[in-house]
Amino acid sequence: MGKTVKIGLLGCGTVGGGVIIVLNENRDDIARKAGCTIEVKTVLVRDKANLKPEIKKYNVGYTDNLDDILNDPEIDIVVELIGRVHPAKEYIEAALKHGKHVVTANKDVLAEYGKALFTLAEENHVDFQFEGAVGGGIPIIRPLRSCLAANKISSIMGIVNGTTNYMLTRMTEAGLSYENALAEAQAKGYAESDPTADVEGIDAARKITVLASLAFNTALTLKDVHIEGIDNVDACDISYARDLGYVVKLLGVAKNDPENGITANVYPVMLPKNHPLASVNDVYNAIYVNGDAVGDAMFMGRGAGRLPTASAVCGDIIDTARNICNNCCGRIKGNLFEEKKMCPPEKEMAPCYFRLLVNDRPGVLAAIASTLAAQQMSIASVIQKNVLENGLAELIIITYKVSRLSLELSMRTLQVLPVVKKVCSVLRVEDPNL
Ligand SMILES: NC(=O)C1=CN([C@@H]2O[C@H](COP(=O)(O)OP(=O)(O)OC[C@H]3O[C@@H](n4cnc5c(N)ncnc54)[C@H](OP(=O)(O)O)[C@@H]3O)[C@@H](O)[C@H]2O)C=CC1
Ligand SMILES: N[C@@H](CC=O)C(=O)O
Repeated sequence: MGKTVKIGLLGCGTVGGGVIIVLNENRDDIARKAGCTIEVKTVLVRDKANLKPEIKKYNVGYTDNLDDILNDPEIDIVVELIGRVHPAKEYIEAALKHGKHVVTANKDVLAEYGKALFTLAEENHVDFQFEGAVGGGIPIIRPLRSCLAANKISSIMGIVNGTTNYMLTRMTEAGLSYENALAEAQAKGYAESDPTADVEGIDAARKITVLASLAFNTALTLKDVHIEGIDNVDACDISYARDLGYVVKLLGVAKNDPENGITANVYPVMLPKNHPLASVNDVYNAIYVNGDAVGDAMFMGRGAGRLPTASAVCGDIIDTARNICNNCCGRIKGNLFEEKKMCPPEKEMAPCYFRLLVNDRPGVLAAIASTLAAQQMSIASVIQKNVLENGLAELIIITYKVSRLSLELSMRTLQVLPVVKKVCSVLRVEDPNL
């Protein structure tokens, strides 16, 4: 095998460590597939004392100075796995400007600066790849860029955060509390270094930003995504959903309606039990794409974790190494993105589930129904759940499709309606029968 492609790796945590393991353990196989040997030459770390014993055994060089990587002419590819926006964005820019190909799994940077970085890579005639940024080990970026590129894509929707899917599964199946479920996800290496990004839906929003930009050929940013996390989902919503034939999942949903424009949302959704996404559990992610030629296609696999994510990152490294050996490239042109047209909130429709704590006395339902009717919200079903000792009761209401604007306005009114003591939760319902 003639050429050796050398890597400068930034960060040696969960995923960085996984890349070292996979490239070393599968070295011969990878070399045969890539057509060259691939070697991690230098790893940027803050403190070598933090390295895990399972990584220390591999023969790689370490530095705490980025310039040792940028100025090393032997290093062809910089793999950024330090996470968060800063200084990762500046490190990626510096690598591109030094003529290094870049591979990253950093959706935080991509969701804010993706378009600018594609342009910078193009100007410097280098590759910029990011398969690991969405869906962990699931191939989804390359399918959108290549295999499905002939389609007009109308929607892309899925479970794109492994931590929250793991938590919801453990809360549903083992009755774990929210806090214990999060602690388990962190111990397994699924959560972000700041796990609020996972539970507040921000990580999923970053991923849906990246997916929707590629799918709809327009540069969305995080500000274009309406975000709700699972932090307000109570164990009783999960249990009521089950009684009603639904499961609760945190979904990223992006739609491109030629007339009304693009909608991009992350929120907990009640899915009918027979929906294909309803049985995607644990750390698994799944992404559903609808294209005018392909119809529906679903991509599923482990959405987080050391080796699954390293699998995607190493796939990018191999692809880039092949491009280097064949003197070609796999760049996205930043200037090909069309101007975006976002859908206004009064045109964005979905059925909803409400759980309200109300006074248990006659006339309450009529007051609530007239509040909803004032916003053109039509009730599909109502169930009174728990009658509590203090004269209060829980009311579950499921509506037909309502606009996001009507939902927001009716929430404001319900919150000050004397008979409503608390609006406990509001979830979207993805049910074709409503
Ligand atoms: N974990 C997962 O399942 C997935 C992660 N990703 C993405 O992959 C990236 C890496 O995630 P992950 O491995 O989980 O994160 P970790 O926190 O486990 O690892 C990050 C590593 O980078 C190091 N680091 C941070 N800042 C610097 C710096 N300025 N200079 C040198 N080293 C630095 C940290 O060192 P220190 O030990 O000193 O803090 C740490 O070892 C993130 O962008 C994440 O979003 C994508 C898909 C899945
Ligand atoms: N924290 C993320 C890691 C992968 O992107 C997740 O849980 O999905």
